[in-house]
Amino acid sequence: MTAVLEVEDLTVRFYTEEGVVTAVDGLSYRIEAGETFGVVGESGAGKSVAALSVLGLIDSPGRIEGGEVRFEGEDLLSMDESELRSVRGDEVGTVFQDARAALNPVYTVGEQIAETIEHHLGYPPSAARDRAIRLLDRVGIADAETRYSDYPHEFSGGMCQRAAIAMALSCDPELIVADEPTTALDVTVEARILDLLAELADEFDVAVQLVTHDLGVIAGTCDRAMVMYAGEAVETAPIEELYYDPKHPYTAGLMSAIPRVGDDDDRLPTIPGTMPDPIDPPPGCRFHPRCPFAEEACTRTDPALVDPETGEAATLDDDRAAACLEYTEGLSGGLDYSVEVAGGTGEHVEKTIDERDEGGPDE
Ligand SMILES: Nc1ncnc2c1ncn2[C@@H]1O[C@H](COP(=O)(O)OP(=O)(O)OP(=O)(O)O)[C@@H](O)[C@H]1O
Ligand code: NI
Repeated sequence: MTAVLEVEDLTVRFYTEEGVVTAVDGLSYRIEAGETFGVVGESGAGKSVAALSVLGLIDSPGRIEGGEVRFEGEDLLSMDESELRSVRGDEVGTVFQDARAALNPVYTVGEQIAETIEHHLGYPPSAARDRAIRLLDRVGIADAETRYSDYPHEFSGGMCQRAAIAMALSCDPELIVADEPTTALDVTVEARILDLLAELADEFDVAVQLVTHDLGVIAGTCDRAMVMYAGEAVETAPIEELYYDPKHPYTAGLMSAIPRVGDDDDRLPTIPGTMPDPIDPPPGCRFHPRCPFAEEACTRTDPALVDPETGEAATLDDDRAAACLEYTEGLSGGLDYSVEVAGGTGEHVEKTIDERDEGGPDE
């Protein structure tokens, strides 16, 4: 396995009138070639700022103040704007929440995709047109040849998002950064677009950094995921492990916000409290004011990201890491939460950390 993206110790701050906002604080993660990597956390966690850093799109008053972002081994942070632009167009595709806004209203959808293909892959116009039509067809636009000549306003929200995915794929990138790509869509369309994204990532062998505030979204789509809180990674894990065996109380809290089979569309209440002020975060563990297991030590020590089995500092290569004192100093009360996961049949599987320590239930 080779990493297509390595982010190491990234720190991004915004110099605002109210004060210095530390949006991303010492963030490290890697994405393997071809894998779908979820980045999840509540609003303000720093997910979008991390994604924009990868794209070289942090503007004033923001500054990348430390760390490295290596794309296929090359440090993006030392590239000039024109080098960055070519990486962005040729090797990294993007899909944002508002796909219609990302499309130019005065050109047809097909022309825009064909233009990108001409520009970045050097195809002659007719071949670019053919490739654009094939892509539109592949992302599920019915009658793609006719639809090629539609303007963005003639496309529905879901179709715009499909077109955006076609655009992102048009140059055969190594990585697609998708920031809340389905948040604006209704639930049924969302599910279809996520399936499509997963399918295409596989077919085109492209890695995806999928940013979402919704743990339910990554569950069916991602290979691994990172949970962010207040600018930091609090947990990284292969998706099944994250889902069935969360190591960080914040992840466990997010879990209880996933709607279950049989629920109404309304999301269950999330974790009480709110994300701390990024200008003046609490001392110690940033999650401690909201954490039901917080102890005195948590107000003093900011827990490092460690391998939860060994307590050793996590490296970029580790698939499993969590930042909670439980795994180093040990909390006297431990982490005693239970996670309920809706099974395929609608049954609820309940487990606790204690059960897991005894070998875990069969799932
Ligand atoms: N241009 C900016 N100027 C000042 N502060 C900013 C700017 N962009 C982001 N921030 C701050 O950085 C922090 C992280 O923001 P970010 O947009 O990355 O959060 P997010 O996890 O993507 O949340 P959401 O789910 O709402 O999109 C927030 O506190 C936000 O207010
Ligand atoms: Ni965001």
